[in-house]
Amino acid sequence: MTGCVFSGFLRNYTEVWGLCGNLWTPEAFECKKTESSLPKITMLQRCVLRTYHVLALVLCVSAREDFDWTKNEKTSFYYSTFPTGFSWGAGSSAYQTEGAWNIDGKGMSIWDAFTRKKGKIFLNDTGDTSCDGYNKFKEDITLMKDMKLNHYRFSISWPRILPSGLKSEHINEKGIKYYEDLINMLLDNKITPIVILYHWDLPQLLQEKYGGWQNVTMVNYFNDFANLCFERFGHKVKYWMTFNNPWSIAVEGYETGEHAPGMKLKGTGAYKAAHHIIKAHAKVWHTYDMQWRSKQKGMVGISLTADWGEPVDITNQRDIEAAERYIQFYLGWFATPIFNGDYPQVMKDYIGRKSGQQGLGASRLPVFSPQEKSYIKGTCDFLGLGHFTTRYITPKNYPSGLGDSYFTDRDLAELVDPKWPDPGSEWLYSVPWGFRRMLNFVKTQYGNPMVYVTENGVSEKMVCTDLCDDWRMQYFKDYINEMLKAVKDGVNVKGYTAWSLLDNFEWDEGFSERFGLYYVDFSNKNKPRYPKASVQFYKRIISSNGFPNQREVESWKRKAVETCASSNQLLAAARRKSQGNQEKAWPVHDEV
Ligand SMILES: CCCCCCCCCCCCC/C=C/[C@@H](O)[C@@H](N)CO[C@@H]1O[C@H](CO)[C@H](O)[C@H](O)[C@H]1O
Repeated sequence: MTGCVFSGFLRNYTEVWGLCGNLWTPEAFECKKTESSLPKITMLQRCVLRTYHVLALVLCVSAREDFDWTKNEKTSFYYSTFPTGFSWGAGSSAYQTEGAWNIDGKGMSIWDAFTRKKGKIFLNDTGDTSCDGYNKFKEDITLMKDMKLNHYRFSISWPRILPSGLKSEHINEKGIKYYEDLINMLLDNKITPIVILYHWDLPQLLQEKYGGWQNVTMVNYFNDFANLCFERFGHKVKYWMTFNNPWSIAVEGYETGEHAPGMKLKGTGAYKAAHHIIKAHAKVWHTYDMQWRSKQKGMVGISLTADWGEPVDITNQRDIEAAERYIQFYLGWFATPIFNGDYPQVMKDYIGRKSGQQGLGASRLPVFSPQEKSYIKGTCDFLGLGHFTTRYITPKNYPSGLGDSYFTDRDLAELVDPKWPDPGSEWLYSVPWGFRRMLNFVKTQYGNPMVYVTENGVSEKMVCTDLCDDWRMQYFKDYINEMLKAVKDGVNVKGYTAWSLLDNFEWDEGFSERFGLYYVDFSNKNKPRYPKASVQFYKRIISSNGFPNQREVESWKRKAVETCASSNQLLAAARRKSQGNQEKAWPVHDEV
């Protein structure tokens, strides 16, 4: 370990702005970071940060030793292949990709409503049209086929098939038909559909009438929706997941309010939402188990996204405990009830104690009854795991004046190493070895469940139209290699999903952060797709089922970069042509 820097949630002011300059095609493009997305910190904050840098360096320097099997191999590359039958895929979600927000009878979702409020989304972007996946899914399946994907992970928009949210009110057959066509065409092309029932787009009417996931009635409404999906699509879909990344639904939707529905119920909202989500998940699993499993022979899991937390000083017990807390408040919050029957003890202890200190009669963390615990325990046929990044963790007490919140309940600070590459989103540093640790944690904590990696990838943080995405190839190469090491460790990983197939609507960041293997020209109403170099690179990983030998793997990047220069030219030419045809300038979010 070489030293780490306090970032908290203020961005490190020595931020590196990415790698586009190395692979520049000056003739075609210009690569800029917009002013408004730069971190804004005062001189006082800089001083505080500098003090933290020094403190953190002292802590980190004391932890030079490698200490275990995962760390000893963290820099070495492992040449080998995945077990036969390992499934390779790419992902999307309904709101981020489909567009067609009010077409063919679709109802409004909380994201349709949230993006209409000024100032919530970067540049006030919306997912109204996004990639137009609703109309272009056939073209997208051709891209998947070309990559030889084994599976495609996508979500069903609840309000597209139940416009008011309620099955008893109206079923939108046009919405059902869209998903039937998508599923049929995937299967015709030998691509397995892996379907998420809820990727954040709650019907708006359920938010307005009941307060969304703050209300326990969502459990039954969600179960009705899921049951309808099993009934209509279950003879073709064998891999279901109830929720995608419930941590974000709870924390960003009901605690910080950065995501829809934008509620800021600090210290209670996230816990309550999560409680109802866990109950809803369990109910849907039981519905499948009782009514559909014997006929349809599929599986139901949940997709949990979490970062890895590494102790700043691995010889310091308090750092070790803080890192454990970080993970338990993240992954364990959802995984422990589902695999082991109740919330992690450390969450019960910390939130209970703090609630007592605040003079509350009961913990802000809701309680499962004994019946609920046994009902929830074991409701997971496989675990979907989303993983992007890692933090160093050390204990930190927050003054009570800050008020109660999920973040202060944990009593910890998050740190990052300035040497970690951070080409994309502000929160996303490339730390491949954290992925292996996370997978091993899942194995030991939850009885080595079957795991499908449901999200892993990296974005471009700049307003940047370079298709030669060297940093993304490096990220995939290193993260997938750590997953391969985890398979060697005995973790039961069965499949991997690159996030994402296409650039798409990145929630509160609008279209300013691009995660796609394919570049989407959002400024063109036809939303054309262009392959980035990482498409070629990922294709080679898929066709080799891993990393067969050094000589071959080392040639992949070079070969991929050979093709992306021509894609860059194509895109530039298309834009010039389109610019010539239009008087209007490009939208600000996509300057060239
Ligand atoms: C006292 C302490 C102060 C606390 C300050 C609060 C600040 C909170 C900020 C939280 C930010 C978390 C950002 C992390 C996000 C990722 O885990 C999340 N984006 C992963 O979800 C998936 O991301 C994909 C790419 O971003 C994709 O968008 C997908 O749909 C998501 O499921």
